[in-house]
Parts: sequence; structure tokens; C-alpha cells
Amino acid sequence: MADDIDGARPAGPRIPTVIADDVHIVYRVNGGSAGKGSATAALSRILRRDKGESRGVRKVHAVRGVSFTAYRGEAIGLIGTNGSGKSTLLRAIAGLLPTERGRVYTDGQPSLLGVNAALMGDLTGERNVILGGLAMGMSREEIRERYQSIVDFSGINEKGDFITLPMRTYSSGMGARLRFAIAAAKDHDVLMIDEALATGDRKFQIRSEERIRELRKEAGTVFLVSHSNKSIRDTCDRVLWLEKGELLMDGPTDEVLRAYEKETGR
Ligand SMILES: Nc1ncnc2c1ncn2[C@@H]1O[C@H](COP(=O)(O)OP(=O)(O)OP(=O)(O)O)[C@@H](O)[C@H]1O
Repeated sequence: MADDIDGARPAGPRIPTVIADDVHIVYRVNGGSAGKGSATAALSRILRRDKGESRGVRKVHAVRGVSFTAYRGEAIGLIGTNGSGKSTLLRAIAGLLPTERGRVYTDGQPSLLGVNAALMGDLTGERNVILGGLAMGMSREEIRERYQSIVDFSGINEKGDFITLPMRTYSSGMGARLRFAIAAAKDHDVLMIDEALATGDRKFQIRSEERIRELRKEAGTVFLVSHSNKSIRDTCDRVLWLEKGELLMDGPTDEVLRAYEKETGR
């Protein structure tokens, strides 16, 4: 378990916020075409069908037996090469994917902030702030109070009045900044951020890293998926390293990143 390296964790007993107990996640994909074309593959498909297996459904075992306990005040980085199961694990913690085996226990409602978080492209940034706020359970009054600070935090209006344009006209970085600003306006029990920092520019990254540190002090738990080792180093005190769906390492940021960098050469 990681020791606190910068004193952000509140004193007193450690309170668990997320417990993953031997979690397995399996996707079922329709229309897969395993070995299509070869006579043996066709024969084995027919035999499988005879055994009652549904036609054309392939399974992807994306998370394999992951267990860990996260505590209040921790910022935990999730690292691993492409397709290692990071986003899938976050979605399972958020309750968006069922576990095939094992359980996820959470204290409070985890909020998942992905770069693809579902705001509406045809609505203006302004309307999306309201929509996002309502979706997070804020009242209209709370949204009105925080509206300006959300827009200021996002920096969307720094170069002109963009907040009144439809969100589909934003660059990917602008969209990610607005989504982060909306999610960060609320104190979360468990906030999960999927790559959001990587898309903003450096100035915005510094601002969002600052906000992550604040959220930790307010006793939430933050999970951050990122391919930027620097973002992970700057914000997290503990890191989970996933590879092929398995938890390879769980420990203090420096220790895990050093091993990861040695293994992957980056
Ligand atoms: N909706 C889906 N349906 C079927 N398989 C999926 C789906 N989403 C992800 N997978 C598979 O699950 C595995 C893990 O994917 P996941 O997106 O969790 O990885 P990741 O570590 O977040 O990758 P990246 O760093 O590239 O974002 C991969 O093999 C991927 O092909």
C-alpha cells in the first residue's frame, strides 16, 4: 500500500471508498468473425452452435481478477499499455459494466469523467454546463451560482465568446476542458478521470492538477487514467499497473512508474 508522500491525506483512520474483490469483466461482441473463411473454423463454429453457444458472439475477457482497496484522500493513477483494461475497470467501478465474477463495493456515488462523457454536441457549451450539472445531481440554483467559475475554469471563453456556440464546434481539447470543468465543479466521493488531462494544453493541465489536489483534500478519492507519466507523477501518490487485464503492480507512484518505464521504455 502506498505511503502518503505529500501529506494530502487527512489524519485519522483510513476510510475505504472503493473495494474491488477479484473483479472479472467480460465483453460480449456480436458479429465477430473468428477465423472466417477457413473450413476448420466454419466447422468448429457449427459444432459450437450445436452445443448451444450463441451464433457469432465472441467474448473479450478485459479485466481478470483485479483486487484492491482505495481510501479517502488518495489519488490513484491507472497505467498500462493500450487495451490493458484501464477504462474498462473504471467503467466497472462507476457501475456502468456488470462484473462477470467478483464484486465492486463503493462508498457513495462514483462519477466517471471520460473524454467521451455524454454531453450534447448540438447544444451550446452554456446549455451543456446546465445539463452536466443537473446530471451530477446539482440543483439549478447551485449551477447558477457556479456557472461563471465553471466557464472560467474551462478557459473556453479566453479567446472569444465560444460558450454560446454548439459544443460540436469545439476542438477536442476545448471539449475535454469543458467536461473536466463541469465535473470538477462538484465535490465527489469518488471521481474517475479518463485521460481528460492529456487533451488540454499545459496551462489547463496545471489548473486541473491543482483541482485534483483540492478534491483529494476534500476527502474524495480520485482515479486518473493517463498515458502521461508526468500527469500521474504530478497528481497521484499511488499507481495501479494493469497489463492484459491483470493487476501487475500496486504501490507508490515512483516505484510503479520506475518499473513501468523500465518495462515499456517510456
Ligand atoms: N465495448 C467493448 N466491446 C468489446 N470489447 C471491448 C470494448 N471496450 C473495450 N474492449 C476490449 O477490452 C480490452 C480492454 O480495453 P480498455 O479500453 O479497457 O483498455 P485501456 O487500457 O483503457 O486502453 P487504452 O489505453 O488504449 O485506452 C481490449 O481488449 C478492448 O479491445
